[in-house]
Amino acid sequence: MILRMVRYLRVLRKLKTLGIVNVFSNNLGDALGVTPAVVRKDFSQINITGNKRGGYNIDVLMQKLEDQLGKRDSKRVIVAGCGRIGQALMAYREFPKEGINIIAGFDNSEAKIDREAHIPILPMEEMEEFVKKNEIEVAIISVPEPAANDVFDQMLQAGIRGVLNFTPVELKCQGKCDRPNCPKNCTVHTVNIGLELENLFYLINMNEMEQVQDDA
Ligand SMILES: NC(=O)c1ccc[n+]([C@@H]2O[C@H](COP(=O)([O-])OP(=O)(O)OC[C@H]3O[C@@H](n4cnc5c(N)ncnc54)[C@H](O)[C@@H]3O)[C@@H](O)[C@H]2O)c1
Repeated sequence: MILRMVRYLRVLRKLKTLGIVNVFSNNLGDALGVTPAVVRKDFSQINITGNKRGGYNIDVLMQKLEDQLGKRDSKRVIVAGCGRIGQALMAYREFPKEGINIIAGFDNSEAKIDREAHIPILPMEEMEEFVKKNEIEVAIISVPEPAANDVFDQMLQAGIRGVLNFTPVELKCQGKCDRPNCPKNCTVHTVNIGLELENLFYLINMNEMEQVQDDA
């Protein structure tokens, strides 16, 4: 449901830029691939009610969803490891439109440091102070595999509470790890495109096998 709320918000932002004022549950359901009943149930769970004729007012809906998701005006994020993946993320222009702002990158290679860049790339030694000073809660890790744990430790030390991990390393936390500095409140989400692709191939194979069985 939380993921759906994030997706509702994205759709609403787009509709708002098109000048649309009200939206109906079937519009949102179509956009998300769920039934209008699911949309209404999601909204009723967070005390949002529409009316049959006018639907939901987009501004009110966005405000309530943002309140519910605990969103600040902008969600500020840092990146550790400004190589191919890190810089691709930093260059992605759609994030600010979604309220996500990567405000700095950090790297341990002198060659990558660029304080004057639109999104500055700073030395790793400055990460902790930067995080504390700017009250950053979420960080992306896109360093090489061997550096992942060390960078994660530095993030925990700095007070980061949510990590999007691009490395293949399993970064344990949420109170389940044995790190001496574990704040027990850092959530890690790992992105593994290889696994996603393998899963797709598996599903295609399954579909083909089912097709062969149906044809037999
Ligand atoms: N999640 C996925 O599906 C997926 C796909 C491809 C790659 N990856 C992983 O993403 C990570 C980054 O890949 P890439 O191709 O961008 O690598 P890259 O080599 O292009 O970039 C890594 C960057 O990290 C910096 N770095 C190295 N050690 C560091 C440290 N201790 N602290 C801070 N910065 C450090 C390097 O200077 C470099 O700028 C790798 O772990 C890779 O395995 C994940």
